[in-house]
Amino acid sequence: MTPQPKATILTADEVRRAMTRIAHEIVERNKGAENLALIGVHTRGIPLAARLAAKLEELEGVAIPTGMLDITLYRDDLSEISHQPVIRETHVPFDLARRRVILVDDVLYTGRTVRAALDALIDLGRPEGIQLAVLVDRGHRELPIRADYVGKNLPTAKSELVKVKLLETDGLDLVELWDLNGTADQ
Ligand SMILES: O=P(O)(O)OC[C@H]1O[C@H](OP(=O)(O)OP(=O)(O)O)[C@H](O)[C@@H]1O
Ligand SMILES: O=c1cc[nH]c(=O)[nH]1
Repeated sequence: MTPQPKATILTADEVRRAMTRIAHEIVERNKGAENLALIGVHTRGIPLAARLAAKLEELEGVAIPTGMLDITLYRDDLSEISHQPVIRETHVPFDLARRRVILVDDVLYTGRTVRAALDALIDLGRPEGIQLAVLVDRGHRELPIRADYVGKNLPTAKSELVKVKLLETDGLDLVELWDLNGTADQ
């Protein structure tokens, strides 16, 4: 069985519009962009956070501090995945105190990555609050976690995979739904 793409979920234009809408919702909910910070979760949360920062600066004229978070050491399955996990860069070059932090990721599924991200973040400081923005919420939560800003709510089966491709990491913007069961190889 080979995994097969079965549908396009978001085109490049739709990704752009979803991120623009989320930026507007962030401004609305926070009554502006003062004291916000954006933190992208590896891998694709990082370019998405940068896009939101650019959009918020365009909308509100405020430069938003932006950071990146690697959650590997905080995973609840760390002991099962590898003896030598690959650790990527965590870079949060500002004080979290009195900031409302918006965590950014591409896909929200079980919620375990976000749980780990919350622990990683709180080890770095005590923000005034933490909100969550995701491009796609595909359901199947295993923890009591929800997103504050969602580009696209997509009911899925567990046998499916949401593949987010971004210009910065993959050369194009596209969100696809894949069937992990695929079709029988000939
Ligand atoms: O809600 P969850 O079940 O935790 O799933 C969501 C996470 O899964 C993907 O990351 P992945 O672990 O594939 O790493 P990557 O983004 O670095 O490819 C995605 O980017 C989210 O971070
Ligand atoms: O479908 C999924 C589930 C977790 N992470 C993804 O990137 N896609």
